[in-house]
Amino acid sequence: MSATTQTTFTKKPSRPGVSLVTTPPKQDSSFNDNECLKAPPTPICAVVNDQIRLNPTHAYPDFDFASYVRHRSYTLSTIDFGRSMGASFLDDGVHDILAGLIEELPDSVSKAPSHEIRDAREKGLGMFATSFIPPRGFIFDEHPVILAPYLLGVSVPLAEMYTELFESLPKSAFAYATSLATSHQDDVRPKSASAPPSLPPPSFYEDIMQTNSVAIDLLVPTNTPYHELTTHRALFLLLSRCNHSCDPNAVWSWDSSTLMLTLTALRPIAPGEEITISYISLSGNHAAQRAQLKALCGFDCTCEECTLPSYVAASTGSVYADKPVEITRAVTGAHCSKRDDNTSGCDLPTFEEWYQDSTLPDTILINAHKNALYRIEQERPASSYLGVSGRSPRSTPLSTTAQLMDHHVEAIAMCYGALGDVTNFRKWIVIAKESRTQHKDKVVFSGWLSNPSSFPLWGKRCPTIV
Ligand SMILES: C[S@@+](CC[C@H](N)C(=O)[O-])C[C@H]1O[C@@H](n2cnc3c(N)ncnc32)[C@H](O)[C@@H]1O
Repeated sequence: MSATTQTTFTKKPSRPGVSLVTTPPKQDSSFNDNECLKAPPTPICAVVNDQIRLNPTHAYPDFDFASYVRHRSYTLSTIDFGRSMGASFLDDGVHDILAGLIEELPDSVSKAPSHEIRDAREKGLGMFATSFIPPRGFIFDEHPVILAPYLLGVSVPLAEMYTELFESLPKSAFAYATSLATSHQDDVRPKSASAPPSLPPPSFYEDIMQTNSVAIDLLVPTNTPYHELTTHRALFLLLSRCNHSCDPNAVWSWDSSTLMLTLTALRPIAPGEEITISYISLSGNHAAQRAQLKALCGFDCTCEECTLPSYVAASTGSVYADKPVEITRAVTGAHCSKRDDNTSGCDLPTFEEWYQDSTLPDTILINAHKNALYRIEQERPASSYLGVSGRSPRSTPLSTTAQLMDHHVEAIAMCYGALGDVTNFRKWIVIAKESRTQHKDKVVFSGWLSNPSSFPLWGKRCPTIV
């Protein structure tokens, strides 16, 4: 393996401010250490060879890790994209291609943001829409702040490489990158029987990368005997604030010729709605997906889909109907309403009283109606369980039950509408719409779904006085 070198990628002089500058690693860096010349231990080679050869995304069926490591030579660089800065640690061949690419990059301008970063409760921070985003609408685009190989020769310690990379970022990018979420896990790297028993815990910078980076492809010369993998790791500052959802409303794409990631809407996103992506492939069953998220990303998903009460999941025909009934915990112990058949015994305000009275808790009616739904669901014989929309027209008790459920579902949707809670309003309107049989009713509900603020009582509820 040859030593690492340092350069700067520089865009053509006619376009000042966009460049790739290679920087020398620190004096005490181990990149040029004699260790670098050592071949990786055979068991490690065997594991890595299997992982790369058998993974079709790498398209490298004759990959040989020992030769790969021996033939690597990396360059550490800072990248000035003009509107943002980054740092890269790349195989020399890839680095050279990138240098050429960056010279030719068209000038890109930042567009007015349609989003903000704010608290997303138990998920930490999240990204929220600040204006309406149509389906397939542009949300943002950005260049990476860190670019690194997907697979590094064992001779270059990951922790050292990431330290070099992060610490070569300009101050503002460094400050933002180091404020990103970490998962504080001991080790989320995939384990295998033949892997060394205990890998050291990830460094702070590695943790940031493990928690936030995504896999992207770079243009790699594949006509060399021990060429670099096309897949690389990239860190993006905006994308890193997007939380996962099992029913995401946005998706990112990567353009290796412009080195730009773009986030677009999968469906209409209303102002105030959280912008979410999926961290994994959503083709499997929900339990398997949750397990995969836990194994790969280290968290228990608390997205809207994963916290839906079971009757909601059943009524939407969602793949998440396999969730255990205990998720209805959210509605147990809630208040009930004397105005509803199934909610006698408690003194609750009407909807009109509630939305005009700021001294009442925001959730008082929502909880009451959810509680009522929960009790109806519990009281129905198991054999009659048909879900909210799957009722039998010939059975009087069932259809009465269904009407009651519709009433509660619509009341919950109205409350969320009055609170201006886009995500929950949509969730409950979807269910309410399903049980309406009249076409004209469905049209009205569809209108509210695509533009929640057209709901007549949208945001009418006065804020609670605490
Ligand atoms: C890429 S970051 C997303 C932004 C992050 N919430 C923040 O505060 O910067 C990934 C981390 O966010 C949290 N997270 C993202 N989606 C989540 C979800 N659906 N349920 C629970 N936690 C989630 C997890 O802690 C995860 O490790």
